[in-house]
Amino acid sequence: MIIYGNELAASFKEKMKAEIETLKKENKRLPLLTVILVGNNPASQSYVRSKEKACLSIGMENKTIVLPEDISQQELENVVQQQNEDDTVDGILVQLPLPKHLNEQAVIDKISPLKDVDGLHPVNAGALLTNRSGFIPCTPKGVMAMLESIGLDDLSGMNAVVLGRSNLVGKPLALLLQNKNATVTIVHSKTKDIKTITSKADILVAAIGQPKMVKSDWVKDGAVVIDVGINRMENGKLCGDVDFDDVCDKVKAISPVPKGVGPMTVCMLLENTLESYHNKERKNG
Ligand SMILES: Nc1nc(=O)c2c([nH]1)NC[C@@H]1CN(c3ccc(C(=O)N[C@@H](CCC(=O)O)C(=O)O)cc3)C=[N+]21
Repeated sequence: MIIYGNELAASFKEKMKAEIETLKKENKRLPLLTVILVGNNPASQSYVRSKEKACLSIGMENKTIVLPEDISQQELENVVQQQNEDDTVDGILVQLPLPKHLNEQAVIDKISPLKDVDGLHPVNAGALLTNRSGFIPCTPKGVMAMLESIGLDDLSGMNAVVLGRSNLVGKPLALLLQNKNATVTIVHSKTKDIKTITSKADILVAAIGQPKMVKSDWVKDGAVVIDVGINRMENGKLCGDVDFDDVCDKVKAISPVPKGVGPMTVCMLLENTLESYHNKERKNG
């Protein structure tokens, strides 16, 4: 079975679209996502455009703030602060990576945790760690939704292996899988004999950034494989961290690249922004 994230994302978006249409009919304020893009990295520009398109497709308001490559740390933090203080803004996303002279973590720390729809602020990371409510990073949240979509909700007794330990994906995903009762192992670039570990995985999530690294002898028969990798090959095409053609006959389910996790990431960004909107509206009564 192939888990198409683009199709799942489309069904999530239909629901959100209907919800926003209701808000419109009731003349309510609409949810608004601000995306901050620094410089002119073509890949970042293309990601930002896909986020704008996604907002538009469900009727969510969106605003992209494009800033010069050579902006200072202070100026960028000031822009973030303005968005924090703007009551019409529900979500703030600072497109990563930032130019090298800027301190990424310091910028993220400036985003109000209540508007941090990327789930990267330490308050949200800590909330996930300690089972409190907060924003869950979009890619891990998308992966969990994909597992749920094939009936994997309670993961009791299952071995889950996460390839990669980034703050953005590997670490939060390991926590989310544990919360669903999976037995979780994280493997990374310094792990010895990775293959022995991955071949015991009932659920294998690859988020390591190495094109086609996962081959069929890494994978258990009947495993579920989710491919978070987005690698651009020399011919311009995208490929994942999993060698799809090599692995696909051996597995119960696998997500492709493209049309897999990527579209779910954008979809969960919309979901988090809508959640932020509802939190805010509730508070303002
Ligand atoms: N603050 C921040 N938050 C992010 O969530 C974030 C970021 N910075 N920086 C860059 C990465 C990357 N990312 C992707 C989102 C969608 C697709 C996506 O939809 N991909 C399509 C294909 C797109 C294509 O063909 O180029 C797919 O996989 O089918 C990919 C990658 C979000 N990121």
